[in-house]
Amino acid sequence: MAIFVALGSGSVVALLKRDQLFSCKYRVAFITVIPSRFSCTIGQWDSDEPVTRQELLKGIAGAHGLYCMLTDKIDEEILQAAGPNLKIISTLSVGFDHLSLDEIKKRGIRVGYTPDVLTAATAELTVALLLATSRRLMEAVEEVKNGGWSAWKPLWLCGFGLQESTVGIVGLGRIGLAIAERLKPFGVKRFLYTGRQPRPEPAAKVQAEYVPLNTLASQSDFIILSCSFTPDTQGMCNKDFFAKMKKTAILINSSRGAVVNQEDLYQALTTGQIAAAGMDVTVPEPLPTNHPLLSLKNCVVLPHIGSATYATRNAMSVLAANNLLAGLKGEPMPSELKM
Ligand SMILES: O=CC(=O)O
Repeated sequence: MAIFVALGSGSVVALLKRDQLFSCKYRVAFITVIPSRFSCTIGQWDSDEPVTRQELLKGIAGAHGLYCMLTDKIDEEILQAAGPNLKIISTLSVGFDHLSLDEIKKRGIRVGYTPDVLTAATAELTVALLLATSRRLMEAVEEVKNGGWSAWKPLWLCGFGLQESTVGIVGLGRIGLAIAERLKPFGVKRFLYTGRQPRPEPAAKVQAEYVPLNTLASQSDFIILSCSFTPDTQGMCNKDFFAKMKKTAILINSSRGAVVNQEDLYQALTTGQIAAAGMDVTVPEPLPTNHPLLSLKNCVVLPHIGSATYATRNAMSVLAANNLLAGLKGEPMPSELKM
């Protein structure tokens, strides 16, 4: 059996060495688990940077299993290069829009992913991004540093608070619910949500009301995108959507960049159609440093760090390794994607 690990151990081991608490567990994922519990040859990309397309095409040839991450586009070309041995793909992510599922399914390949273990960290980051955007933290820090802080002034750097607000969540899945649960104690008055269908069970936990997208757009003070990227959600937040939002409303995206039409977002932010936006995800990633959105004070952009806590990345790597092993042994995976 052969495995290709499309990400380097170096960055993560080095990262964890800074905190010995996690270094053992981490090695379990990358260095010990796979060789000690399963006899196979492992080819591994060994750099902190994502594997290049060329190296991925080369490394995957003849492999039975692939361990990859969300920057690796696994499409027909890669599957062709892998050949008929490939039976398991394990991705270090909860999102799977980088995987061509139709092609994968056609070849009878099973897929493992990492839901649940990153829910709390991603929800926490989304709340942090919302607060940083609504209370203008980036601008405020900048003013302290550049001498713009001349005195305490009544309306200087005022923003919008969560108390008594209406929060609309697009996609009340695991992460959407975890976000709502964390926001509730801030005094949110009403939660609205939308999605493919009503989800009475999670909704009951935060007393969220299921509404059409248009109602959510027009009634929310904060709109949080926590949905999967699908043909239905692609470009969903476009000029029509922004036109329905309140002028004082704030958009937060921690799902996938392509859910938002960024040209339309730029227009909405510069014409005062909406108050501000906080994006942990963009198109492309990384966003070029000269991108127009980065010139705006009312737009906070983060580099896709939703799940970036030591413990979470550690848990994700262990889960992804165990998914791969279980799949290669023909056993049920701890987290297998239903296709
Ligand atoms: O975006 C992060 C993930 O899909 O895990």
